[in-house]
Amino acid sequence: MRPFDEDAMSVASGFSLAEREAVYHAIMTRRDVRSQFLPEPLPDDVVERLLTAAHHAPSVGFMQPWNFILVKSPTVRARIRDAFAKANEEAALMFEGERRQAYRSLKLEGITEAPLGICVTCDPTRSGSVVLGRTHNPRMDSYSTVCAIQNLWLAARAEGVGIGWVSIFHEADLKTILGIPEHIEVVAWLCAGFVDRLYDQPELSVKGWRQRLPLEELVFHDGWGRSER
Ligand SMILES: Cc1cc2c(cc1C)N(C[C@H](O)[C@H](O)[C@H](O)COP(=O)(O)O)c1[nH]c(=O)[nH]c(=O)c1N2
Repeated sequence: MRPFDEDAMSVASGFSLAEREAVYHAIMTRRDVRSQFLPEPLPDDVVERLLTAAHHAPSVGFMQPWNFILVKSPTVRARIRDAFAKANEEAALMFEGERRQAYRSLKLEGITEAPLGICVTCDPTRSGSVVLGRTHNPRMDSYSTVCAIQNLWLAARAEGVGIGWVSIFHEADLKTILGIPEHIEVVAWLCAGFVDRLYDQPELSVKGWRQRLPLEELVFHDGWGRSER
């Protein structure tokens, strides 16, 4: 018996410099988009490539727990926008004083402006009750779904498609509007549409809400809190 099935394993051939740069370029310039969406619909082939990128994400036990509900209907998106507005008002009241004012000044969604909404869900029952790799942490299926979202987000960057993740909802409202079964988890509402410009830095950073932390403060060596190498 051969040690590897050579038909099933391709050789790691390496990336050219330009390909390597392209990967980092997508990562560094990806943005969360709220207000720069162009109204034209996304062509089906573009959407299919984004979903294929998502579907090639890693997943615990290869369970692929995700589903993607594509929402073009303006009526449905208006209902989603109403659900956001309700939750966003509750969120504003959780901040005090000037911070509340600042919060209210932020635009935190583009649900009706973006021509496509993608509700990404996670089905914890997708491959039975005992899942390889999820046996001691049930959240691994949600984490896998987030990996799919990040794949989609990076592929979208390369396609000139902006993505905005909106999470200011009561999950129950989204489930009611979209008819999602009780046992399915809603992981994300993504606003998707072409963009012709993007912020250079996170919009929250540009607007003074919060700045990127220095990486060196986040890296420990050989144990929590140890900054010495
Ligand atoms: C899980 C999760 C949930 C949300 C977000 C992101 C993620 C990962 N983000 C986007 C977030 O604000 C943004 O990623 C950061 O501010 C960094 O900016 P860039 O993504 O680098 O542009 C986000 N943005 C927003 O305007 N409304 C929202 O409800 C959310 N929710």
